[in-house]
Amino acid sequence: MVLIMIGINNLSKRYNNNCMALDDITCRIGTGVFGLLGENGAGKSTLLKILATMIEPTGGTVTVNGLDLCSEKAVIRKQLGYLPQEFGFYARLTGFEMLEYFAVIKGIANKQARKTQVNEAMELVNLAEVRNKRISTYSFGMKQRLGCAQALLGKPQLLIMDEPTAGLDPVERNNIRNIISELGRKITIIYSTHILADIEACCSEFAILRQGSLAFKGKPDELAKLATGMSWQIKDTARAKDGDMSLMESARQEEDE
Ligand SMILES: Nc1ncnc2c1ncn2[C@@H]1O[C@H](COP(=O)(O)OP(=O)(O)OP(=O)(O)O)[C@@H](O)[C@H]1O
Repeated sequence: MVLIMIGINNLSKRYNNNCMALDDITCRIGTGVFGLLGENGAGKSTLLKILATMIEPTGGTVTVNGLDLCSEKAVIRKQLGYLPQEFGFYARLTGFEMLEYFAVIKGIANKQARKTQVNEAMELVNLAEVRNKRISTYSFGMKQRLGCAQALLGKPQLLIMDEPTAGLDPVERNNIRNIISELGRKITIIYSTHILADIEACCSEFAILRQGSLAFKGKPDELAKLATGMSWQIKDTARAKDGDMSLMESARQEEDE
């Protein structure tokens, strides 16, 4: 495993509409699986887009193994795989054809190398059997796994995934968690979720973002210790089973009333 060390220093992002999506975030992220937890609008996607070099911060710096993210984009991109929150496919292509197309875009010029990498990626996300079926026949969960496979092309050392389990049923969510845990033995993964159980299942460490600020960073059991002696009343028990963070807001509001 190649060691990855990400340094985030006083990072801020203010969008053109004046929305302060990230406000003075400082933290270190090391090798392993790192989770980013937070309610809708907390700033998770913004942070991941910055780490994936898709957008630039308005303040602060990020380094990856000592290299500045903004000035060394090209070098850092070579080590990066990114699964955005919204991901488009050509439904008429087969899974294999779609990934081959992405492999070309990623600059894997050699045809045999492309084929090998696409097959390996499809194997890893358990889509090998349907590699020659059109994407229009894939379920939502299978498309999400295809998105993961796309992010693995080019053999990245750092994989950034934005809500890879969003909208999935429990079986598919489990599939993605298994893929993340398995990959996390070999490469560094940073992924966002608003589901606490995702964090417990896969992450060695995680951070909670709240309204653009860092509310917590540590290991899952450290958060559990912090919560000892506190109680929450959550009415939507179906969603609560998985620790959906969006419920915390309503619980807090109820306490405030
Ligand atoms: N392109 C943009 N222009 C203006 N404001 C934006 C833009 N993208 C995001 N925001 C705002 O920045 C804040 C953080 O959004 P972000 O998408 O990073 O949160 P998130 O935690 O990923 O939310 P979700 O879980 O809903 O995806 C929100 O208030 C959002 O409305």
